[in-house]
Amino acid sequence: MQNEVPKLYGLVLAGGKSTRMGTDKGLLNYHGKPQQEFLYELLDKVCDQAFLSLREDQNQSILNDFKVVVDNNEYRGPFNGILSAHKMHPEVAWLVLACDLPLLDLQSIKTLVKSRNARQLATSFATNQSGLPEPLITIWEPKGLQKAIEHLSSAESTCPRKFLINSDIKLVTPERDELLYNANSLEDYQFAKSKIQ
Ligand SMILES: Nc1nc2c(ncn2[C@@H]2O[C@H](COP(=O)(O)OP(=O)(O)OP(=O)(O)O)[C@@H](O)[C@H]2O)c(=O)[nH]1
Repeated sequence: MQNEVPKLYGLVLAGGKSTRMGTDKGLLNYHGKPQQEFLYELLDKVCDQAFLSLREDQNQSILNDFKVVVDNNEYRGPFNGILSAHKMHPEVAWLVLACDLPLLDLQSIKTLVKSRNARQLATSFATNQSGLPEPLITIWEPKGLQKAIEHLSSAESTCPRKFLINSDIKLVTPERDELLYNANSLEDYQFAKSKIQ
């Protein structure tokens, strides 16, 4: 049906290189388990289905425990994972999370889902401080991903934030900016650990 709101699937992006961290960011333990697993379980609670997004050469031993989307390498960086998922299920919206968000909690994810506006291209968290969309804490509607594909065919930049900044999206601010904290380095990891009881 034309006006039906697309189903919502969850995607934890864990196929990056973690160069700055020096060790696989998705496997870091903040809450008693690998962070990619922790976030997958949160998404599984609020989405119709959840998936882990991985490179072909990665973590094959966990494939039995999780639904996985393997990168098809048509694109680079985060869009590689996001658009591989879109290709598998082009009819659904994807709630995309990076695996390096140690302070994100279930309540924040529920807030994003409640705020969703499926008539726009995406619903994205943005910190109070920057006001800029966080593309890897975003619900991407199917038409938003289709537009991203069109954009990538001609754009020089493959940066998802640049695409969202120029698009019709809904921005949602978190209760506290810290909830969206992104841990890329060992120093960031230690800071995040110090915030978690
Ligand atoms: N599936 C998939 N995920 C990716 C890819 N590139 C980055 N990501 C994920 O996107 C999120 C943000 O990645 P970045 O921190 O920008 O890049 P990174 O490669 O993980 O880390 P650096 O090497 O330190 O830049 C992380 O959750 C990554 O795992 C990719 O090619 N495929």
